[in-house]
Amino acid sequence: MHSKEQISHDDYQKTAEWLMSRTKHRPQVSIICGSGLGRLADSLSCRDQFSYSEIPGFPQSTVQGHAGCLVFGELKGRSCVCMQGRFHMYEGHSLLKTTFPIRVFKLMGVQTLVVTNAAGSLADHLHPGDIMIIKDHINIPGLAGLNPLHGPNDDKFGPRFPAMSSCYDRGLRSLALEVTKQLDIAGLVQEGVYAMVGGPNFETIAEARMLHRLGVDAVGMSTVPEVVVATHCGMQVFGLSLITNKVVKSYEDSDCVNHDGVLEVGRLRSETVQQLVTEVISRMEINNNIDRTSSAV
Ligand SMILES: O=P(O)(O)O[C@H]1O[C@H](CO)[C@@H](O)[C@H]1O
Ligand SMILES: Nc1nc2[nH]cnc2c(=O)[nH]1
Repeated sequence: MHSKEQISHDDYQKTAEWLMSRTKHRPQVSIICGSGLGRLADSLSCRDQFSYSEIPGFPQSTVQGHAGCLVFGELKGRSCVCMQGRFHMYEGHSLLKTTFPIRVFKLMGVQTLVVTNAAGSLADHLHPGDIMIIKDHINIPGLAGLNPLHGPNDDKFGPRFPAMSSCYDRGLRSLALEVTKQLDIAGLVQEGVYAMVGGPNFETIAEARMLHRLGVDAVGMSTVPEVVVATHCGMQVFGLSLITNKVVKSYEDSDCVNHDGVLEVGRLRSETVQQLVTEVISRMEINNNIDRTSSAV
């Protein structure tokens, strides 16, 4: 359970330098596209793009709906890097590997992480097609001892015992709620609590009922390790769940979730998610005096 895998500061640095020597972009914001949401990268202009297979140290995406491409570009004048495809623990990657890109981004000068995901709703008020702004999370693998920060702490990135009580930036959450009014999508959007489970199977009814009683609004198999590592190294985080299905909580219910259905809702709503993310990024405050690679952490 406790992996002995280590990734050195030099390994992250080499990848950051490899990327920075191949693109002129110096991203301030990184975006991770959830299942079916890869088209978020389409809104970037002046793109430079790399397949994960050519980037030193990057794991490979194996999940349908996660293209495996890193795209640099401009979003309304903001320099961004967008992961078309994320890494999940259930693919067999260690948690350290699933979060490898986050520390690379930190070394490249990224200050803000925007995470998106597809998730199942446990809350009666969240329906397929709705968007949940993540207010907080429950790290179920983390509570059971699976955490990307396990092992020796790299003090250059952050402290041994990082606080997680305010990891989803309050200012960005209120900005997003403001933006939803202007985009006239406020009726689709609510704040809520996301829980990560290990997957790859979807929940049993007993598990769904347990999560519901614990106060979970939406459940998925990603995001939390990325947020933990980003928070540890001092990044600001904004998170969105696209609700793709209702999690079955009743033995009388014959509905059955599947990944194709998840991807389909992603495709149907990707434009709305794209608009929301674009507006939030274009209006967020950015500190432009950032050192990159060697002195970024
Ligand atoms: O969290 P993302 O990557 O959006 O994907 C979600 O959708 C997949 C299941 O359909 C799982 O990977 C789950 O985590
Ligand atoms: N665990 C989990 N992940 C999801 N991703 C999209 N929908 C779901 C779901 O219902 N459960």
